[in-house]
Amino acid sequence: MRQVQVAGERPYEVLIGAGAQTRLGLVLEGTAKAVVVHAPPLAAAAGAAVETLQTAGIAAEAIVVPDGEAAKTAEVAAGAWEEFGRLGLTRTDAVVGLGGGAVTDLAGFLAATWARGVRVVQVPTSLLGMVDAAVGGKTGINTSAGKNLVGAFHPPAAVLADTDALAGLPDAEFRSGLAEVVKCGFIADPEILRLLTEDPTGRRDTEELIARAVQVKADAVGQDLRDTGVREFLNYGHTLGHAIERIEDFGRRHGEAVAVGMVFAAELAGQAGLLTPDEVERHRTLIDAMGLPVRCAGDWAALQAIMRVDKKARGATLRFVVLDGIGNPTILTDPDQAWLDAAWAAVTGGTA
Ligand SMILES: NC(=O)c1ccc[n+]([C@@H]2O[C@H](COP(=O)([O-])OP(=O)(O)OC[C@H]3O[C@@H](n4cnc5c(N)ncnc54)[C@H](O)[C@@H]3O)[C@@H](O)[C@H]2O)c1
Ligand SMILES: O=C(O)C(=O)C[C@@H](O)[C@H](O)[C@H](O)COP(=O)(O)O
Ligand SMILES: [Zn+2]
Repeated sequence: MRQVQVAGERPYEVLIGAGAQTRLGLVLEGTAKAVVVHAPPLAAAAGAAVETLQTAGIAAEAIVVPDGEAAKTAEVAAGAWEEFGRLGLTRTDAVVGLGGGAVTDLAGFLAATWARGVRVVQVPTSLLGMVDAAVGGKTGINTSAGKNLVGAFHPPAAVLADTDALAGLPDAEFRSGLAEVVKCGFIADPEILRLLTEDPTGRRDTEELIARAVQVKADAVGQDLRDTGVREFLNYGHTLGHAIERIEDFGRRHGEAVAVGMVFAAELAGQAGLLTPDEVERHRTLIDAMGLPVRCAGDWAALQAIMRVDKKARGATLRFVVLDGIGNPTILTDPDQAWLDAAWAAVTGGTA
């Protein structure tokens, strides 16, 4: 079992490996009650989690929420709060978020808000959840104005990334998770880029890639939980990515939107003279080889309007995470309109 320590006010561990979920009883030892939040496809794993907790003497119940992005709504949160009340969940009890990133984002948000904060243990079951969503304490739901616009910083008490869960994960979801892995490679860890270049499926080195991506995330959130400095670099590819998700009504996988967003950000950095044409091309070639999208279509004016309410924006000023060389992220503020248009042309298939 690999372990990554996340620093902060209350440091915690991310356990990565086969069977990690069975540590649930141990990490919540002494807790009176726990509620396992999950979506229908993960009912069997949630049942096993409830059993593990009960064996450890913890009164555990499961509550079911809709699958995928449909879980991240105010209505679903309100329904879950009602359930917590019915179950008599108190401040010394705990929430367990078991599922993909959508469920762990929701479960974290429920834990942050219930009784003004109860512990959450995250049990991510998708690759994306393991390498990103379950780690770092960003929790939240979507609104009609945009992605993750309502939320709280609420770090988990522990993260159990049980790689056995990946056996049931559809290939397209695995690839979506790989987008966040390659993001970590581009912003901080060239070894990730090397491993993915050798095996773009990510299947040969899965555990190594998870541990490396979690380490990149832990390094950033350990220094900057509240996203005012280095943590912003984890948003590489997300400014356009989130706008695409929003404009497509959250119908596209998060990692797929981020993949196009990274190619866009690379093109933008190319326009700004921060990346060489080869480095821009390296993004496109690797992301494409991984089976992720490098192009998209859409209403450019509408996408730009959405990007202006991105959480990184300040006033009406657009801010993008870009690379000043591979592995060296920086913020590009208020880029020239001509650069934005050229980068957009490059991802829509036109020539920049
Ligand atoms: N909080 C953060 O820091 C952070 C970071 C990255 C992404 N996110 C959020 O995470 C969400 C995306 O997460 P995701 O990609 O996991 O999507 P998801 O949660 O929608 O899961 C994708 C699908 O895979 C299924 N699934 C999950 N695990 C499975 C398994 N082991 N076997 C079979 N099916 C399984 C789910 O039920 C769902 O249908 C987005 O809402 C994104 O905004 C948050
Ligand atoms: O943890 C972070 O910080 C990230 O930016 C990681 C992203 O991969 C993730 O999608 C996050 O939810 C985006 O945060 P947001 O603040 O832009 O909603
Ligand atoms: Zn993301």
